[in-house]
Amino acid sequence: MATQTTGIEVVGAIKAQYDEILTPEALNFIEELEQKFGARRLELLQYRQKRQQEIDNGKLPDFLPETKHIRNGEWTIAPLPKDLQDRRVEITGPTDRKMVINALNSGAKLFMADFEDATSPTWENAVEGQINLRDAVKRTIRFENPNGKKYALKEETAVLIPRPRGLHLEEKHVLLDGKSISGSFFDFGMYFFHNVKALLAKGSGPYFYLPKLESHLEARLWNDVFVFAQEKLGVAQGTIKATVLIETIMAAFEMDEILYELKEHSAGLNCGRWDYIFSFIKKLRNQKDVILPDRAQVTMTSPFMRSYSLLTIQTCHRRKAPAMGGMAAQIPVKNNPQANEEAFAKVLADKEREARDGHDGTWVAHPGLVPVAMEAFNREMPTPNQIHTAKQQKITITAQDLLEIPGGTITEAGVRTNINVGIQYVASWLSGRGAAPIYNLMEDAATAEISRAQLWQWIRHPRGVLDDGRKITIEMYEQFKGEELERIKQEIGIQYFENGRFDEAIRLFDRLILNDEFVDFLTLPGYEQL
Ligand SMILES: CC(=O)SCCNC(=O)CCNC(=O)[C@H](O)C(C)(C)COP(=O)(O)OP(=O)(O)OC[C@H]1O[C@@H](n2cnc3c(N)ncnc32)[C@H](O)[C@@H]1OP(=O)(O)O
Ligand SMILES: O=CC(=O)O
Ligand SMILES: [Mg+2]
Repeated sequence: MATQTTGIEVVGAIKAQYDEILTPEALNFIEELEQKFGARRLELLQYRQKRQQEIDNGKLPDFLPETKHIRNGEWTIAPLPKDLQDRRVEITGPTDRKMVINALNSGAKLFMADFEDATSPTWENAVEGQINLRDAVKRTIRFENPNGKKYALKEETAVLIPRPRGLHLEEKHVLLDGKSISGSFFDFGMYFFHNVKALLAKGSGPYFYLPKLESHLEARLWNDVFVFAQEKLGVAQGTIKATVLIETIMAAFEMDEILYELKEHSAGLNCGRWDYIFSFIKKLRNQKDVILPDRAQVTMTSPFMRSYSLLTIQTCHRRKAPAMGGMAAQIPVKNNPQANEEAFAKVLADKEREARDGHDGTWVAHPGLVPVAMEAFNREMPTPNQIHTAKQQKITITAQDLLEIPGGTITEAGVRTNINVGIQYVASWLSGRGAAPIYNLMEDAATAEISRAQLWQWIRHPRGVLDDGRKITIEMYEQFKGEELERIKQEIGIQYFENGRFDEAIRLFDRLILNDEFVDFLTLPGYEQL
């Protein structure tokens, strides 16, 4: 049944407890957000297209001349609240009820509760995620699994920091004047509306991660949303604190400006490495000399990735802001101690490098990896953070450094992995699971974007050639796809395959790869099928 309030209409199913989130007051708040800021969101999405056209016409991303005074000026962000000063290990994960409890109990300092890369934005996930987070804030959250195992919060839990959907995503189950509203405003608005008072009462605050920003103008939009939301709910200005993910190549050139726009509301920046690689491929896909090797060969030690990480540290610390590291994709490997040891060693090395470089904390994808990251940061970072150290203040990172193309090869195995993992991930996403363990790696929307963007580009780029000299073509894609699907069937079993929305996943994946027009985000056509 649809719930009707003035102007705003819920067309999604109303299941148990949904009315506790979709209250008339909360919906009115969302309606105001959409009315005030919806048009600007759409304009900013248009501006992304304009900048893509400019790149295609040869104007490569660069530091903006018109904001030089911000980069050269001396200013800092507002002081950080106490519970955001030591962020050495943050766990991330979807807003699934059991996982919320596990993440909060994991021993990590913070929990990034994800409505973005790790969540398939079904209506159920969008609303039940809000129920789960509300219960987590109230500390009433409980869960019992089918075997009778009971879950509840420990005395000491991680600080909560939800990540709303990116500005490109809409929530089609809530309409304003018959049109879908912004998924970002729904996720942010509902969490803020229902929890701000309880968070402040317990000495924490409304903290957010902001994903996939492409310019400081988008940061300005978020800042204006925060100012409005705080005023509306009678909360002191500057209470909201947001950490912006630098996960697009465009945003890497506007780090100072993004911190500046959010100055009173900033809690620093984070290196969203997977989307960053995706964005690099997407934005530069039509450049004749830009092509990346196999996904596995693009790492944080590739020169362009290292430059981006070091520039993030330098920029943040100059502005007294935290510079968070990113996600190593390895997760614990079951029933194979040697592979498990190797995975842990890779995560440890990644976290040690981040801590030594000067990052103030990092992300892990799994509770089993919290002690690994903790060990690295405890050893390398004896203080709560490294904001006041001079690490990286003397380096100079240029536009050329950020745009340097890494060497390496494209292999048949790399092409096959992109097809195999990409299709398996899309099938998982369509089934409502936005993060999945595939071949012992964490896969989410960002990693899947890399897989399909590489395939699209390799097929069309003159240098999309395997290390053995074969050109990557649609015919090759079709052949490998058939073979990889057989392999998947063998591995997961025919029954799971048939129940797994694989047919739809293949159709969607084909659309992403075979259409000459590059689809901006796989989640856009994907959402039509949810
Ligand atoms: C590019 C980016 O944006 S990175 C950030 C977005 N991505 C993510 O957040 C991914 C987070 N990670 C995950 O979702 C999961 O770890 C997965 C899907 C990769 C693997 O999950 P599983 O297959 O369930 O792992 P596994 O079986 O080893 O889990 C063991 C236990 O740990 C729990 N667990 C695993 N990962 C997490 C997590 N991130 N948060 C909370 N609990 C977790 C499981 O729920 C399970 O709990 P149980 O024993 O009580 O049943
Ligand atoms: O959101 C994180 C990323 O790596 O992408
Ligand atoms: Mg991301």
